Amino acid sequence: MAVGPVWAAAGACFRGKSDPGLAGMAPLAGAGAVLAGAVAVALLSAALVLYELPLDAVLQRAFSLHKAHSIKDMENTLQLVRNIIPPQTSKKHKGQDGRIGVVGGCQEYTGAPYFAAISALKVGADLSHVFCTREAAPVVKSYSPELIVHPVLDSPSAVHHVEEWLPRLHVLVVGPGLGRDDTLLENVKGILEAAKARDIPVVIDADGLWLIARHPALLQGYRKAVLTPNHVEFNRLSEAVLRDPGDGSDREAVQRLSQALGNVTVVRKGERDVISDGEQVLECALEGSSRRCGGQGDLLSGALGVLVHWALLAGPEKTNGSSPLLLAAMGACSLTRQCSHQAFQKHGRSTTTTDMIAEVGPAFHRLFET
Ligand SMILES: NC(=O)C1=CN([C@@H]2O[C@H](COP(=O)(O)OP(=O)(O)OC[C@H]3O[C@@H](n4cnc5c(N)ncnc54)[C@H](OP(=O)(O)O)[C@@H]3O)[C@@H](O)[C@H]2O)[C@@H](O)CC1
Ligand SMILES: Nc1ncnc2c1ncn2[C@@H]1O[C@H](COP(=O)(O)OP(=O)(O)OP(=O)(O)O)[C@@H](O)[C@H]1O
Ligand SMILES: [Mg+2]
Repeated sequence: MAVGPVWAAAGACFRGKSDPGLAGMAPLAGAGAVLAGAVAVALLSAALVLYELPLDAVLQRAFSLHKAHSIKDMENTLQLVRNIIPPQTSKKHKGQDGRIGVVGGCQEYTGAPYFAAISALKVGADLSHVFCTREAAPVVKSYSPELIVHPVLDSPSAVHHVEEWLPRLHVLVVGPGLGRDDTLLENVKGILEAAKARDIPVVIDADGLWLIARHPALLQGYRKAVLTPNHVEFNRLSEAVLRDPGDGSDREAVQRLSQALGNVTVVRKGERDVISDGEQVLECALEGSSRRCGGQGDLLSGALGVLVHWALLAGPEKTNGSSPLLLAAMGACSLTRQCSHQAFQKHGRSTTTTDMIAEVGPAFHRLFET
């Protein structure tokens, strides 16, 4: 569907009913053209022709619910996300666009590390590794021949095994399907220390966040860490780190947690995703779906792993001085919600995370390549 010009020029609020409504992707500083009224009307007309939407609905979404400046801010932010995506050229070798390691996968949970690792590949990483327990490995391998699976996490020399791979990895995603076994968590502590010692960025999700709630010092002040808590995980972390999380808006709560952890980036997932590095706060409320099947957060964490690598590689001229990790987080949240939206359009109630993963390519293209 030819949505490019409408989207690129005017923001997704002008898009039709099979497309996302964007709201609350507020604000990153940056320049951008203010839409002239006449141009907006012309684009709205184009949207109407393309999607046969009632005029009222388009106007309400475009102007009543979302102020013009927030559309502009959102467009500016997504433009910066687009800037960090490395060009695809014939000059690159395998691995350059990302070698991601997922630390997780145990007897109970094999889907979560698979979702994270395959999502990283689908976003554009070249190689995706899973470091899981011995029992989980053949199961995870059997889901996909594209994943490289290491059955080491419950071994007494787990840290050593993973350390051997660290020089060849760009980012670690720690936690999907890890479980809460004390021996495993102890190994993951060692792996995190080793990653930090090599300055390797880490995305911490799921049971990785359980570990951080018990040992916040593990990541204190590590600026290359992104935490991706859901509602329950966020509350658990806040209780552990702040003791008295206090009152206040979601935005303040996320900013406070980030600050208390020494400005690690926090992505609080929910009806709106709130993202902060302790200094800035962004929100992503791109329309996803009302489907809440398990695994969507795993998709997000794997996608984020790749985007973190790309954002850190891009350099300040591409990010316009904005925090690379904030941009990466905004990219991953937008992408996950867009996948959810597109999958739900096709599958409705029966949508599962596998359906969302099938949408990663088209959703990425629609958000970032048109
Ligand atoms: N296919 C797989 O292999 C998958 C494996 N996964 C892996 O599972 C492991 C545990 O992760 P987890 O997220 O299920 O955490 P956990 O602390 O057990 O919380 C569960 C309870 O918290 C609640 N709750 C949750 N969200 C809430 C909300 N927004 N708002 C309010 N309440 C909310 C809710 O409680 P209830 O409604 O039952 O009272 C729910 O039952 C981890 O390794 C993860 O990666 C998943 O990734 C999925 C796919
Ligand atoms: N109420 C909601 N409305 C719309 N989108 C939501 C809602 N809650 C979560 N999401 C989106 O779903 C995705 C996953 O968030 P969620 O809170 O389900 O993570 P999670 O619980 O860690 O998932 P997982 O099952 O993988 O562990 C995110 O992109 C988030 O924006
Ligand atoms: Mg989760």
